[in-house]
Amino acid sequence: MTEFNEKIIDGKAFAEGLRARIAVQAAAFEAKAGRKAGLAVVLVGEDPASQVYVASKAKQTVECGMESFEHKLPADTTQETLLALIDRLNADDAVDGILVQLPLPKHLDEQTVVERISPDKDVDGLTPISTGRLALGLPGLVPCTPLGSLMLLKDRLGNLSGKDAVVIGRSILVGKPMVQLLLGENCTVTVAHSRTQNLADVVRRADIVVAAVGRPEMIKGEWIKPGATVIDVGINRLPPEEGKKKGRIVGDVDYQSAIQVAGAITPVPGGVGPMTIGVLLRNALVAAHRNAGVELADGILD
Ligand SMILES: Nc1nc(=O)c2c([nH]1)NC[C@@H]1CN(c3ccc(C(=O)N[C@@H](CCC(=O)O)C(=O)O)cc3)C=[N+]21
Repeated sequence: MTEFNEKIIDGKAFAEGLRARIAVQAAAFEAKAGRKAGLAVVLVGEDPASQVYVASKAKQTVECGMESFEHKLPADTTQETLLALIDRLNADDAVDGILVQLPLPKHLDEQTVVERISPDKDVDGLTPISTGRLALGLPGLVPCTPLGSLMLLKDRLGNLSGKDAVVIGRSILVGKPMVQLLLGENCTVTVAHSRTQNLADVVRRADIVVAAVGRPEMIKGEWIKPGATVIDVGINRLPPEEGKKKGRIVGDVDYQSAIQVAGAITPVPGGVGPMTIGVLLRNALVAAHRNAGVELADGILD
């Protein structure tokens, strides 16, 4: 357990609060629409870590008063079978959101699969329509991890306008949408990645550091501007220590050195991870309202 420290941004607690608000709105939705909001999660293959995440998503979906549809397909599922399932889920009025757990096994074409998801049900915000809407500043479904990270930033810092933000990583799932969200908040945004030169100097300029590189403890405390806010998106499992079965989970930031310098920092676990699932449920409920033509008060789930 992490000790109490005002620098720590408690994503787990924030996500619990978000889920409580979601549960209230999910019950109101059910009363108005005459059905529960529904989220379908598709998992192809038997990756143990993915199975844990999917089980946790399903449990939290039900706890929030929404319906969970789990589809577990064998690792050798064909592209045709997977696309046919997505077509069925697209056509199913009980399903408001569809999440296909990534990465998919190598023989499947991820892009084609994601593009098959109806943009109205794209709770991951990964279809070209959702991505385009985000880039244009239009309303739409936004990827869960970046939106959860932004919620934590706004909760801690209030107005982000004019702040220097560095996003380390340019993935479709996290880095790129994070850039769009921070731009939308009028931050000055720098995108750093594996080819960036003098990464330490780039990071040192930033009031806000979002680390999403997928390399354990890569970002060091000495790189961080004193007082900066650090959002650690990484979830990396280290190799087990002597006599242990499982290795520790660490972020992309060297937490012990970074917390000495930062003004605020998200821990791993207990930071961004729980927010990702919280926002997934939020996106499913937002989609449910749109799909059923039921109104949802602005900002009530932000
Ligand atoms: N289409 C798609 N969308 C995703 O959002 C997606 C995905 N595929 N594939 C896999 C990754 C992984 N992911 C996590 C979500 C929550 C935690 C989480 O809640 N972690 C906890 C517990 C960590 C632990 O102890 O295992 C924490 O950080 O505190 C972790 C990982 C979503 N993903």
